[in-house]
Amino acid sequence: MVKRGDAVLNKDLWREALNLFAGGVNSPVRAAVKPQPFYTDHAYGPFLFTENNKKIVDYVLGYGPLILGHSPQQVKEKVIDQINKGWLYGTPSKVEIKLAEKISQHIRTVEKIRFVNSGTEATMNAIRLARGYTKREKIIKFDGNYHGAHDYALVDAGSAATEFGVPISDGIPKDVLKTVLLCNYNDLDCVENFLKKEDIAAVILEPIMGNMGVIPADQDFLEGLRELTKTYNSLLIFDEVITGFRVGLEGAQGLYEVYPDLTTLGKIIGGGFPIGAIGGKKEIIDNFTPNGRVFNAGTFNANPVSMAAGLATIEELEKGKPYDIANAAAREIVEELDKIPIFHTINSVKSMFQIFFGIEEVHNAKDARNANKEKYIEFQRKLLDNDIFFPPSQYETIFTSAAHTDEIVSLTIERIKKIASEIK
Ligand SMILES: Cc1ncc(COP(=O)(O)O)c(C=O)c1O
Ligand SMILES: N[C@H](C=O)CCC(=O)O
Repeated sequence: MVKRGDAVLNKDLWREALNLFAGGVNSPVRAAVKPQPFYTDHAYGPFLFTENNKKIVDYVLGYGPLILGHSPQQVKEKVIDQINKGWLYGTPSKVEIKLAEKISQHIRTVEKIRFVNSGTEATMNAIRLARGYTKREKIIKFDGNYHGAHDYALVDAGSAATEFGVPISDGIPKDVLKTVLLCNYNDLDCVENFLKKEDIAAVILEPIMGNMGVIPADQDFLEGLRELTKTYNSLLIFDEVITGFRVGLEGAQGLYEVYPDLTTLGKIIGGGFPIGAIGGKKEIIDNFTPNGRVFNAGTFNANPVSMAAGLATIEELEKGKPYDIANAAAREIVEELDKIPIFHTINSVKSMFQIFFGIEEVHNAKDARNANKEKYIEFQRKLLDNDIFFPPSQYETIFTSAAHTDEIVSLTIERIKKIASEIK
C-alpha cells in the first residue's frame, strides 16, 4: 500500500485527544488499537485513508454497519438528496414509513416498529417494553452477549466491556443487577431453571454472538429458547443489532427459522448513520407511548438522514450481489486461514468471522476467554503494520463487505500468509 507523509500528525492528535477524552477516545474499543489509534481522514470502498496518508484495507467497517463498504454511491446520493430537503423535522416523514415497511417486509416478526438512535437504546427500550407488557421484572441474558451500554445490559457483557476488564460496570445500582440473571450461551438447562423459579419478563440474546468474537448459537438452543419462553409466558428478544440484514435479509432469525417476539436492530438499517429499532408483534409494540404506558421518546428518533441511508442500503442488499461478494470474501479468507495450522479455531457465519488461537472449539464466552488473545493481538498488529485492519480486540467480529472484491481478498490472503510465518 502507498505510504506517504509522517507519523507525527497522528501522535499530535492522540496527545490532544488524551487531554480531551477519557482514555483518548469516545468509545473504548477504539483505544485498543496500539500503540495508539490511527486517525482516519476519509474512507472509500474497502479503504480507510489515514491522516498520515496510509491506505488501509478495513475489516472493521464501523463495527458492522458498512456492509456495502465505505461511502457507497447509491447511499451517498440518497443521503445528499435528503440533506437537500432538510435533516430534522420534528414531525413524521415519508421515509420512516418506507424504511419500516421495508424492514417488516423482510423480517416477518416485525409487524410494528419504533425507531431510536442506537443499538443501546433499542435493547434498553426492548427490555422496558418486555417488562411493561408482561408486568414482570427479571430478564435472562447470556455471558459475553453485548447489548449496548445501559444498566440492564452491562452484566458479564462482551465487546469492550470484556476487553477492558469491566464486564459489570461500576455505577449500576445493586437492585438493578438483581433483576438480570445470567446463563452460559448454548446452555438451555440454566435458562429452564430460572424460568421455572422466577418471574422472567424476557430472555434476551444475540442469536449469533458477535461480541466475544463470532460464536453461533446451536440450532437446538434457539429452538429450545423459543419453546421454553412460550411455556413460561416470557418474551424472547433477539438482539440482531449486528446480524440484522448482515447474515441475510431476514437476519439470524431467518437463517435459523426461529422467530422471537421482539427484535432489536441497529447498524446496517441506518446505512452507517446512527440508528436503532425495536420491532415485534403489534400487540407488544403498541404498548409504547403514546399508545401505551411504556415510555419512549427521542428528538432524533427516525431522523430522516438515517432513514434514507438505511432504505438505500437495504435496496442495494435486495439485489443479492452485495451479499454474494461479502460472503465470498469471508469464505475465501476463512478457507485460507483454515489451511494454516497456527489459526486453531475460526468461527464464521456469512460475512462475519473471528480467529481464536490455542483452543480447539469456541462454543461460549468462557471458551473465548480461554483463547490466546495475546496471540490474536500480535497477529492483528502485524497485519495493521501491513495496512490491513482487523478488529483490535479478540472480542469483536471481523466483517467483510461488498467492496471486498477478489483483488482485495487476494491481497489480504497474501499478507496473512506472510505474517503467519512470523508468528511462533
Ligand atoms: C448485539 C449488539 N447489541 C447492541 C449494541 C449496541 O449498539 P450501539 O453501539 O449502536 O449502541 C451492539 C454494538 O454496539 C451490538 O453488537
Ligand atoms: N462491539 C461493539 C458493537 O458491536 C463495538 C462498537 C463500539 O463499542 O464502539
